[in-house]
Amino acid sequence: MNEAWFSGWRHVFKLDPDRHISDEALEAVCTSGTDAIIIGGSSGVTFENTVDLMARVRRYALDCALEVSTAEGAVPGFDGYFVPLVLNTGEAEWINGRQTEGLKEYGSFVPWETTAAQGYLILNAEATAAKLTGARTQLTEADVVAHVQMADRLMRLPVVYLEYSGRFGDMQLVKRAKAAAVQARVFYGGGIDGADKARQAAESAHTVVVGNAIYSDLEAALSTVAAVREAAGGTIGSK
Ligand SMILES: CC(C)=CCC/C(C)=C/CC/C(C)=C/CC/C(C)=C/CC/C(C)=C/CC/C(C)=C/CC/C(C)=C/COP(=O)(O)OP(=O)(O)O
Ligand SMILES: O=P(O)(O)OC[C@@H](O)CO
Ligand SMILES: [Mg+2]
Repeated sequence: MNEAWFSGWRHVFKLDPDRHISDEALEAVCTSGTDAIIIGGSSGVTFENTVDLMARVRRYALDCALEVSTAEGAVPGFDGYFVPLVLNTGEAEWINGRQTEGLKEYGSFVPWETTAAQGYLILNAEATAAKLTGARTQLTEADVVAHVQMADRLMRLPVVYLEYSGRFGDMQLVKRAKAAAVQARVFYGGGIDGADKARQAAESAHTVVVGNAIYSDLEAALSTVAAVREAAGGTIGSK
């Protein structure tokens, strides 16, 4: 299989178009040594706030991808696009409903070579995304492994995303998910508020995503870049 455009990413910062970030903080984030910026959020995402944030990140020389969470926020000009599908919901709207509606509108414009589906497993019941999508967050290890097999082996999704947004997750479960994935890259995000949790996450997943800490404690957020690098032994993109 060809290497995906995001296969070298070990550390990523996720910026929310619906939240304010100063120019100074944005510069620190974009020059931190992180592999990429993902722009995305589960609420309040519009065309205007997405374009605005993209233009500001574009001043810096690093990959910037959009995680498309609303059709309205589908903005051209990103280096790559992720389209989330929520695997652990019973509501088809979040598995393939909104996505196919979006494709009816924008399908002819999608840059397919740099667009990837993400199989989300949302595991924090308190996360906005869990409430929005009716995610079934109480999953056993067997449930998680079966969802990963479904996404990775049957659906051949290139990304499985273990999402604990707002809370640090169960790293044993994340390790099990990574062990079960054969071709998909396992992203982990949630509650990383400094170097120690970043290192644990880097030892458990392929790609570590840091979001809220950017807004609550920038210095701590920046410290996660080196922690992930060190845990990865300085390597980039190893499966
Ligand atoms: C014009 C052009 C070039 C288009 C290309 C873009 C493209 C590839 C379009 C595809 C077609 C399209 C428009 C599809 C629509 C996609 C869509 C609406 C999908 C639904 C996605 C989805 C399941 C959303 C639910 C929420 C979710 C899982 C969001 C993912 C991101 C996330 C969890 C962020 C964390 O949110 P946050 O707000 O930080 O949460 P906390 O409060 O917990 O911190
Ligand atoms: O905001 P946090 O909790 O760091 O989570 C990161 C990311 O997984 C959110 O989609
Ligand atoms: Mg958030």
